[in-house]
Amino acid sequence: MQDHETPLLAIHDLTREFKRRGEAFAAVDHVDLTVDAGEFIAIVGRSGNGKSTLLNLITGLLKPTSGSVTLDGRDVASLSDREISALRNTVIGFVPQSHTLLGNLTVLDNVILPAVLGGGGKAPVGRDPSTALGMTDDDGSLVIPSEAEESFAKTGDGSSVIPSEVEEFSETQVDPDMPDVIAPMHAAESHASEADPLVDRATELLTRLGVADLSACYPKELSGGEMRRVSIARALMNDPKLLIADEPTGDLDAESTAIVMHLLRETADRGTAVLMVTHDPDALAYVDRRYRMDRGALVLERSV
Ligand SMILES: Nc1ncnc2c1ncn2[C@@H]1O[C@H](COP(=O)(O)OP(=O)(O)OP(=O)(O)O)[C@@H](O)[C@H]1O
Repeated sequence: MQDHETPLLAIHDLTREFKRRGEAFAAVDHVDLTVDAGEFIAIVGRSGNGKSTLLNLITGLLKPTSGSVTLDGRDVASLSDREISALRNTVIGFVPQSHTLLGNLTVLDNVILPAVLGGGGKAPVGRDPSTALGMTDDDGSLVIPSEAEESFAKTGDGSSVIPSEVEEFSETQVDPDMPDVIAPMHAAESHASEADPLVDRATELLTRLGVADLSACYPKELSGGEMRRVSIARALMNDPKLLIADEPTGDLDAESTAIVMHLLRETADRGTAVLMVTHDPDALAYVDRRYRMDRGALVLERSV
């Protein structure tokens, strides 16, 4: 879709207004930004200055008041819900600020899920997580629950921008007292005689993030930092063109922060554009450009 002339992400004169006590204000105010393949960009800024709103506009969860977002050659605001879901599962990898792993799937199956849904491969025999969760439409096509959709299911107007069938898989709606819909499997048993590329890829990502030993665990058994690292593995599973990470080191110690940041840098060096919102000074050492979001305006602070 993208040619050599066109940036992967092109944001032009983008504005999104909300109303506060009847008065309109611009949470994102005439923002311009272009990001090419392989660039690693950080956005910093105080709370309430429009960072999440900007990410929601890029991923199509919010519609702009004016201006445009072009991602991989497509005008995001003009896409249907289904097309946006497909874009989010194939072109974008998203690491949300909140935890959105699916509680009824093991760590390994959470990481594999986007690849199964995105058509990137065939699930190992007996362990297709999408089938187990019934994630198909009436017409048999796949319903795609991306992290972004689970994290930001509502628009600023309070209206839903995602198909209702997707929302029912939000982690917040998983009842912890319900029996698991997938029976727990021991790692050794589930991987025996499997030489599946999806399992291999998921395991490699989990290994690089230092959490492969947790593959057979369920999200409720993990710490916040462990869940964060599994979310990063899941976001990278489909080898996205654009990785968006909202505070990816938010609850990590210094050692885990370095592991995650090395992986994100390496991901950019391999050609994926990485867009990260962060408050973490340690994370900034790894990026190519740093912007500050200040009352909705995006200002370039530092370029390497
Ligand atoms: N749905 C909404 N309706 C009205 N105002 C909103 C809505 N969403 C965000 N805002 C307002 O827009 C502004 C920007 O919010 P946003 O969440 O984008 O900030 P942020 O920089 O991501 O903050 P944080 O770092 O705390 O996540 C804030 O003043 C917020 O109150």
